Amino acid sequence: MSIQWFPGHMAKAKREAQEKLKIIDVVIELVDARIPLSSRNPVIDELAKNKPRLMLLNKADLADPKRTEQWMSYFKEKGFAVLEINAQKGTGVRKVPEVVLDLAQPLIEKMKRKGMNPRAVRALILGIPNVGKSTIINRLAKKKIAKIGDKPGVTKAQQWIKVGQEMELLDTPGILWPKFNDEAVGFRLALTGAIKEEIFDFQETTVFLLKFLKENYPERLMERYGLEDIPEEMVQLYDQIGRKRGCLMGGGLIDYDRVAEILFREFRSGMLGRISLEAPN
Ligand SMILES: Nc1nc2c(ncn2[C@@H]2O[C@H](COP(=O)(O)OP(=O)(O)OP(=O)(O)O)[C@@H](O)[C@H]2O)c(=O)[nH]1
Repeated sequence: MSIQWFPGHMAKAKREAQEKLKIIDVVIELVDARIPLSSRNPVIDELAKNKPRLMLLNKADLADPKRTEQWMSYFKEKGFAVLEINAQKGTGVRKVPEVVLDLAQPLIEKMKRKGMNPRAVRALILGIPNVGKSTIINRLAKKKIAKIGDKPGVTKAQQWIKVGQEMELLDTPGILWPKFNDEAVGFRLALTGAIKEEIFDFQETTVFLLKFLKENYPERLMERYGLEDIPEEMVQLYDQIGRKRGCLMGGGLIDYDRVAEILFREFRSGMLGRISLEAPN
């Protein structure tokens, strides 16, 4: 996803999601379990109001299990059905159709009362770029659905994917833009790969990460970089990691760019363990 989000794109995305939602019974929202709020777009609350909703905390394999549990309770209290999943491996995905059908039960009952033959329940996946929408659609479809990019002038008919006997899923997800209202949100989106590298300041993002790890997961830093303690000053922490990893320039000076690259890469690839960058409240 290389789109840069300008007001025009946002309005278009909202309109498209709105259009899709007209024919939808249950809304499935996909967020990144490491940053469930930063990877949501609040516009969805307005778009999907009055519809039963399932919240999927995806990439749960990368998130801190303790935090994920807290987030599950958080969203349940807000009236969502919630599942934690790993769309890549398929963990938890089996439960999705079950929960969707449960959520649609009142609708099915209503159809029956009206003497109608209940049709399949229609669901749509909605989320910001890179949260795993295509991955889960392919999982639920049990085959690879080709990605259809934007092709001007080509209108694609709505395609439904059958998921079991009683559920149908729209084959293209609804894409919403990430939030840009707060610097910390931007850092979290950058660290988890939701926004393109070119549009964030690499050094600032890494400082944010290191500060966060220092406060929330100091033992992971100590373990990964062989530190005996965590120094008070950030610059000393950079120095210690740099020295341990041999990131030196001439004259024994620490190469901070290399330290930042190591931290960023090792966080992204899960080498620092399962880490959530956000906690409820
Ligand atoms: N570790 C992990 N990676 C995942 C999971 N789900 C998806 N991914 C990876 O996340 C990346 C993005 O997945 P996509 O399915 O392309 O995401 P998308 O939301 O369709 O992205 P856009 O097309 O940009 O809107 C891919 O590299 C996936 O392999 C998961 O549960 N765990």
